[in-house]
Amino acid sequence: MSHTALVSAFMERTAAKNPGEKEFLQAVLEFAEVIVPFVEEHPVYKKAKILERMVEPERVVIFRVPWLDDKGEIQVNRGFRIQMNSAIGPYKGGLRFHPSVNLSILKFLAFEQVFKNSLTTLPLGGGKGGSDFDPKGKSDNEVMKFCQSFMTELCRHIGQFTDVPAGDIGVGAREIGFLFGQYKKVTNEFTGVLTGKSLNYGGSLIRPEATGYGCVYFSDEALRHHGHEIAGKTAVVSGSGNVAQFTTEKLIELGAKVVTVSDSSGFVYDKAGIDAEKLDFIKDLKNVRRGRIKEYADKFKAEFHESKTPWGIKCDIAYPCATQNELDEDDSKTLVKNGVIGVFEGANMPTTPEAMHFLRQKGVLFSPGKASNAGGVGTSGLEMAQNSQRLSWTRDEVDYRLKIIMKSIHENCVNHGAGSKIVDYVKGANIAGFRKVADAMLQQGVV
Ligand SMILES: NC(=O)C1=CN([C@@H]2O[C@H](COP(=O)(O)OP(=O)(O)OC[C@H]3O[C@@H](n4cnc5c(N)ncnc54)[C@H](OP(=O)(O)O)[C@@H]3O)[C@@H](O)[C@H]2O)C=CC1
Ligand SMILES: O=C(O)CCC(=O)C(=O)O
Repeated sequence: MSHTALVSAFMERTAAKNPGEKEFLQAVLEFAEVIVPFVEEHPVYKKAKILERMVEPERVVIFRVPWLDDKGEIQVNRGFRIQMNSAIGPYKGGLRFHPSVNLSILKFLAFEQVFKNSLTTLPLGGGKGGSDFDPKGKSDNEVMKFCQSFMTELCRHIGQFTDVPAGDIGVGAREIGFLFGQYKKVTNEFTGVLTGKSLNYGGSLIRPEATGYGCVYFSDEALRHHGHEIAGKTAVVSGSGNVAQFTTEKLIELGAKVVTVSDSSGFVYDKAGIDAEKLDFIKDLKNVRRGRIKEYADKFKAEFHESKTPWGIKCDIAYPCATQNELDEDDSKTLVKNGVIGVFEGANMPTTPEAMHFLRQKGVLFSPGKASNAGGVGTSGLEMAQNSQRLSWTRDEVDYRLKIIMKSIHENCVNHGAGSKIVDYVKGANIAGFRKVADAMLQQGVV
């Protein structure tokens, strides 16, 4: 059978077992397109049915989350934790609170997390969780009530040696604080069971910055490897949350001009470029006042494009940092027409498969999130190490280690994805991420 036929057959079996899970199947397909041919060349993995085992979560927990809102009314949400693969370490991955959350989205995130965590070089398995709870428009008291109810159930399934959640969309320092407080109260244990904690109770310096900084460090490696540099480039960034803020910060520091940020209501185009002072405004707007990005356009006389994504703005480098499938085929064509050199995913799976194929076919440097956004979970791994040592490393120490992690992910991608003209980062990241997990699974037997 041809590789294409083998991939189709594998996807048919996977789809039959996971009906309607379109995001999960999308993530598996991206992986299978690279790994099915690789497994054909390495029959040891085929015989052990490694791929078939990898697409089956080790455990899925789904639970009811009842809580009382400020009016005294009962609200009911659904909670999830997907414990995908623990071959190389305890399950590790964020929690997402967003109304769109469902089993398919969390399974895609958990699946990608397994290979991302493997790439970090640290002993971290893969998981993901969350809820369809929407923190937007809720009071601090309501968010706390929800987090307490969520953790009252979740705490039975996690632990510092079992499963260590962190933040993701809708889960930042505030939510992690409430979740940690409840875990401690219910279990009567003070352990590093969550990462992304505040510095006051065991958090790590640089963890808030790590996903965005790491993404820019990775893109810096990729650009330099191909004879370019960040300084002087025009960058388009989507999102204005954690990842977008610190991607923007590092890009500015390295001499790029960042001209856009966005949220789910639209994007702002600031021709003059976002500087440190304007970025401080965004951080306050999004992290403290929890307002809409249009306020940036009003304050700094920038353009606001309602209900639009920023990919039509001419740029050299693009960083999708908001959410899955936010950059489609038409966007990729516009980016190429406008001369883009590189697209570096800060978010998880922000690029649709068609867009990804088009960009790669046109010779654009393209890094999948599992490689370029791995700095966040990598630094979570560093937070776990500090918690175990009962020590706090300096900012420079953590930043130095983050740079080493991103450099080594880049090298690993080059080793497994070197092409005649440019590095195929999708191939490189998937093979490198797969091998470590697959070999550990082989060594541990049929479990
Ligand atoms: N935080 C981390 O350490 C890591 C995060 N990631 C990934 O990065 C991405 C962003 O996460 P993070 O910055 O932490 O999350 P935040 O909640 O801090 O920010 C999310 C941003 O994306 C926007 N957004 C969310 N959903 C949509 C949507 N459906 N359409 C348009 N915009 C949307 C939000 O706008 P609005 O406020 O209007 O909803 C907001 O600007 C996600 O894909 C996440 O999985 C990956 C690795 C680590
Ligand atoms: O820091 C972590 O544990 C998880 C980060 C995350 O959710 C991700 O990498 O997508």
